[in-house]
Amino acid sequence: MESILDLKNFNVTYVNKHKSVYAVKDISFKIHKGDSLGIVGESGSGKSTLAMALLRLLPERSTKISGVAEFIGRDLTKLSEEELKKIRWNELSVVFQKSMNSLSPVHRIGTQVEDIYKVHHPKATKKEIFDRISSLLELVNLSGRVYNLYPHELSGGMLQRVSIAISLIHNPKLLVMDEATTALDVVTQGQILDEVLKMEKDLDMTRIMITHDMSVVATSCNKVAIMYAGELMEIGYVKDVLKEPLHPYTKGLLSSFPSLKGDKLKLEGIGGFLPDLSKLYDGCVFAPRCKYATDKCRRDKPAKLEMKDGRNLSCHLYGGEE
Ligand SMILES: Nc1ncnc2c1ncn2[C@@H]1O[C@H](COP(=O)(O)OP(=O)(O)OP(=O)(O)O)[C@@H](O)[C@H]1O
Repeated sequence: MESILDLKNFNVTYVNKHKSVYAVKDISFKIHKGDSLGIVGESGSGKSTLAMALLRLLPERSTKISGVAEFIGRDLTKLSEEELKKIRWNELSVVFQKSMNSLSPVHRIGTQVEDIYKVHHPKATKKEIFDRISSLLELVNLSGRVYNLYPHELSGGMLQRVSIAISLIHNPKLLVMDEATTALDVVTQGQILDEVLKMEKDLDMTRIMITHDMSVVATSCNKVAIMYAGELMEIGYVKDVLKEPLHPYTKGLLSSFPSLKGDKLKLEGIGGFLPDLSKLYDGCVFAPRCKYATDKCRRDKPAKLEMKDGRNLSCHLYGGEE
């Protein structure tokens, strides 16, 4: 299977005058063509930092990135700004929660989308551009009427659909959605997710979905990565991880979400707080909040374990020595 993104020992540190914040630490995983990877973890666990660093959208002066991020054979961390410009939108695209706010209020939707299309297709004819944009609007279930409207004439859900349409304008190989549907009501969110799933099949696309919402992962992803304090706790197929979580943090996270089906269970949550990310810790970063933690967990970093179902895990409870 073709590898789309291969992260090896990827680190992101915010550096300012007074301190360093170790926001992403030693993350390694691989995703293949057609995968849809949900990245979950509580607020501040480094999900957005990871996505922004992959897209090289963080200011170089105040961030330090190390490790390898191989995107279809090219290391994103090593590309020049010129090379990145060619890849962004074209092959690697992103939709943020607030993407819709970047639309200009004084230009019609169609004109704005046309301008973006022309950046990579300067020689396209009027008809080509119109056809491409009309088909994109259709893909995200917006009527052709939207072409001539201004942003203030659309609802939040419609605007976010426009942002998704723009992100798909050049058929990217990898689409990163960072809380892209979080601000929308559940019905609109559900509709957009259904459309994204359909599009993915049509366009042969791979997706990374950053979210707080486990139900979004359950319904729209085949793989899930659980992050905590900048580190990867567990990654595997959704069908395995959600059914039988192994890492105590994953277990805690799952028991913090209510289930719509099945018996009413008491939501447990996880006691304590995220650690201070400006410090580096010995041992497992989750140990202070883990009810199973032993002296070994507090002392030694857990090894990265590969389980039988293709799952990767960082936890002393399942063995392994560094
Ligand atoms: N520019 C910055 N300078 C210093 N630290 C930062 C900066 N941006 C983010 N951080 C810190 O990096 C850590 C990770 O933040 P990040 O936004 O990536 O987490 P997240 O998991 O995406 O959170 P959320 O779900 O709330 O968006 C946090 O501790 C945050 O305070």
